Amino acid sequence: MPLLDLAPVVPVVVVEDVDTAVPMARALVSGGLPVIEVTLRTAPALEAIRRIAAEVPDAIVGAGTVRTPADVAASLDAGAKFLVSPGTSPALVDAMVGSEIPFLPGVATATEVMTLAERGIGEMKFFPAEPAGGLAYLKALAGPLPEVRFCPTGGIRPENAPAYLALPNVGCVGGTWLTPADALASGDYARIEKLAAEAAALKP
Ligand SMILES: O=C(O)C(=O)C[C@H](O)[C@H](O)COP(=O)(O)O
Repeated sequence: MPLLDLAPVVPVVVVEDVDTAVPMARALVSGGLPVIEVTLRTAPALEAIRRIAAEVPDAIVGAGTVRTPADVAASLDAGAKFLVSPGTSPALVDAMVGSEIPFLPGVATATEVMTLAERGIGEMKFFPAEPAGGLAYLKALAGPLPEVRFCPTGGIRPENAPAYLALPNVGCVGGTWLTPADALASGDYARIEKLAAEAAALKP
């Protein structure tokens, strides 16, 4: 099944303490969100991916903030099941294609979408969704480029997620709201599970 169709919401998580990774992933899966993007923004990120991949079999854990071919290699080595980037460069796209796992390259313009579509890539991250034009921009892209589907991320919240999910060229949305830093710091996994359950219910 295409990556965009596995869950309506992809939690984008920033792991500061690696010991939170496994209980956090379990809470997200229990809430109904098995696809988890761990951003490579923090030092423990790769170890977090490694632990989730090893210890939470029902999670589909991937790497976010993938910026370079070296990030692709490190993510694969950690056991990432998919890759997400905030933007694209030719070298990064080559490495993502070569990874042989699903990936969502970041785009924000029609030209970027067309450049990737030319290579047969049909699933992308629309980032930063709200600042880059939001719903109106995605609706406009569906006219000339109806076959390309997106995971909008950046400024998505429970309030605006349903409108994005209703667009025919949106498969899922991503966001950080599922794993608030204070909930992770205090070990409040029940709150994370509740946020995940609410998000999982956003699209049948
Ligand atoms: O780290 C990355 O790879 C990113 O591309 C950035 C994240 O997707 C956004 O930071 C989402 O953040 P929120 O707007 O809080 O949901």
